[in-house]
Amino acid sequence: MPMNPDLEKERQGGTFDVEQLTHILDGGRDKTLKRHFLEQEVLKDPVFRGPDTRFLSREELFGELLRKHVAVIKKTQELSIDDINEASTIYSAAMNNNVGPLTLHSVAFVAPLDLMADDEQKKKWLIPAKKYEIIGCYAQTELGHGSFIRGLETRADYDVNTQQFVLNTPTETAIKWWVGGCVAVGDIGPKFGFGGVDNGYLCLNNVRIPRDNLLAKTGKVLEDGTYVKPENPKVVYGSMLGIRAALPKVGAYNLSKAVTIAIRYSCVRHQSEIKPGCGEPQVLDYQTQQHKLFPLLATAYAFHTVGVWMLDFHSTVMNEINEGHYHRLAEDHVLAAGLKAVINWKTHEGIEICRFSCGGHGYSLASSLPVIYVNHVANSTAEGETVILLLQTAVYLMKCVIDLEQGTPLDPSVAYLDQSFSKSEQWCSDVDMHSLLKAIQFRSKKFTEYVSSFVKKELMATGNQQLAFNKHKVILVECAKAHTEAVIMNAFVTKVDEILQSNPSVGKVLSLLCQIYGVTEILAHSGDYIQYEYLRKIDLDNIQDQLFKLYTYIRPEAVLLVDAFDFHDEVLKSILGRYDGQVYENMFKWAKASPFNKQDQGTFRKYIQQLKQAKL
Ligand SMILES: CCCCC/C=C/C(=O)SCCNC(=O)CCNC(=O)[C@H](O)C(C)(C)COP(=O)(O)OP(=O)(O)OC[C@H]1O[C@@H](n2cnc3c(N)ncnc32)[C@H](O)[C@@H]1OP(=O)(O)O
Ligand SMILES: Cc1cc2nc3c(=O)[nH]c(=O)nc-3n(C[C@H](O)[C@H](O)[C@H](O)COP(=O)(O)OP(=O)(O)OC[C@H]3O[C@@H](n4cnc5c(N)ncnc54)[C@H](O)[C@@H]3O)c2cc1C
Repeated sequence: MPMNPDLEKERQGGTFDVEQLTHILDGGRDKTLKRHFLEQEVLKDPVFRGPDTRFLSREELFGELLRKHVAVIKKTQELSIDDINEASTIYSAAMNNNVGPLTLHSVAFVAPLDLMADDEQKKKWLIPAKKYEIIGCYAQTELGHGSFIRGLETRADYDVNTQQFVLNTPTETAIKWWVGGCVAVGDIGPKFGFGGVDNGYLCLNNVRIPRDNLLAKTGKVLEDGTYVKPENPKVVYGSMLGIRAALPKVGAYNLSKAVTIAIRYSCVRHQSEIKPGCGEPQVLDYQTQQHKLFPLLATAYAFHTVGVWMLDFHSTVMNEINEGHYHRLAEDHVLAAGLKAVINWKTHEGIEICRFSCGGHGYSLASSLPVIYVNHVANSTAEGETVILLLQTAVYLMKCVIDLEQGTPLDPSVAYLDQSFSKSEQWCSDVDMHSLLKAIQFRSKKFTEYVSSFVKKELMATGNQQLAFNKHKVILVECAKAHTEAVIMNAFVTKVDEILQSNPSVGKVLSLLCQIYGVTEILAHSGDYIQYEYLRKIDLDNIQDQLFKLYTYIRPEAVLLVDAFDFHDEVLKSILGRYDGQVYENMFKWAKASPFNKQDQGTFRKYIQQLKQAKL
């Protein structure tokens, strides 16, 4: 199909090599080539062809996705793929923006086995689980409790005579609920999204399991029932850490898809007039459309950068723990908690903004933006609700203040809290990304000190830490967000600095995005900078002007920057986001193919007939 002339023109501009940026995003040219190979392995294989999942009922969707997910597993085994990113490539190429029914098995059943099973148990369960010879799920949440793990009611009573645990969900609120991939007792019913996952309920009534089913690499129960605590009790929470550490990159992936769709469509869509008689401009030429999308484009790159960094950091810490060193578990936990919470929340807001930016067609499943949204938004609740996780990060920051007072060294990701920040010199109109980073770190430091002063005062008054925290939860959450933004901006600036050395033209365009991210973040909290006397009104006015100027620099690069995400049309599955920009013709073709247009109109006639008989 010929290229839409608008997109063709957009691709003649630009100041950097798109392919080189794709290689950087993939982690190198070889990884891009391998990703292309794996995508083609899926896209050319007829087993992965099937009905357009956007037209399917819940039951049909589950069946089709289970069929495809099994085919994904077979393809992954056939190609002997064990790299998580390569396995994800095969999965994403097949799933058309859906979540597969067996996702929980790999992310929430295999991972804890890997982390907490001893060698014997690994042989017995981990090896067959990795081969899908046994299928598992993660049944922690109950009808009455999800966030508050210590409030869970399920019982596991040890029967010393039979060396068994007797499992019971003694109350209705103890019924296991939301259990993904729980094909046993029952499905919890239709949901907002996640149609491909059978989140189930599980009632336990004197279910007996052998003593050695308790994963025993960390804690264990001896024959006489004595519980031997793990060296570090917090490692028991480790099974939730793996998914949380991976979710920032998942957020980046989903936001990159949404931004690709919205920016390509905004170049194809002409609407209204700027100068009468001069034709309708591309909607991306409106400053308001740029103000919606360019900060999100910058955010997608920022989230990708910090998502890759978080996964590397987490795998380093897990290797240290496997060797018995727990000293970085706390930092890993709070980084994963803060980044998972902030990134997934801002991502679902961003996907919605992308949908709105596409007008009516964004509301059609033809855009796939609704599908990407309803499946992504679960990530702000699942695997740790946003506020719950931010409070974890906030409590850690309060401890950092005490550590600072006591002269205890801080973890590297919070070292800036010990830095002194001079007030900004007059910020002229092109503030660089390093100055923006300093400002964001300054705000986080001041906010942490401010919140800590309130908590300390409360603690003095009540002597109860939980009460003190509970009285200031709103500002504790804001404090955790401010710190997480400092972590994100630091990762983005560090990566862009590195790329400026290796590939100046790519680095330059990314530094513009980094400035857009930093300026947007500062303007979103401008009151704090005035209150802390770090910036003046003139500085904020200057960076507001800078932001609009940055949009003019990014405008000619925008399509190339989303092309660099390199989503194959079949992976993006969006008519608005097609690489060739041939939207209207394919929208009409897609609509005509809808089964709704095929069903006979007997229903319509049957009821409308009644109206006619009613002699209106
Ligand atoms: C692709 C998407 C798939 C989606 C599939 C979804 C699956 C699920 O949703 S599975 C269920 C997920 N559920 C949760 O995430 C529950 C969230 N709640 C909790 O994690 C806990 O209730 C809590 C952490 C919020 C509270 O724990 P609690 O023991 O009641 O009290 P503390 O806050 O004092 O924590 C004790 C201690 O442990 C440290 N810690 C907490 N979590 C972790 C962790 N994951 N890793 C390491 N360390 C952890 C915490 O920092 C405290 O340390 P100290 O302050 O040093 O005592
Ligand atoms: C798509 C999806 C898939 C899931 N898959 C699984 C799975 O496979 N296995 C599994 O075990 N679970 C699963 N879950 C459950 C999920 O882990 C829980 O829903 C999540 O942990 C939130 O807990 P909750 O539902 O009890 O929310 P609640 O904690 O009841 O949250 C309700 C409100 O209370 C607030 N709140 C609660 N406690 C506090 C506090 N201490 N301070 C301040 N505010 C508070 C929250 O911020 C929130 O606004 C899934 C959930 C979803 C949506």
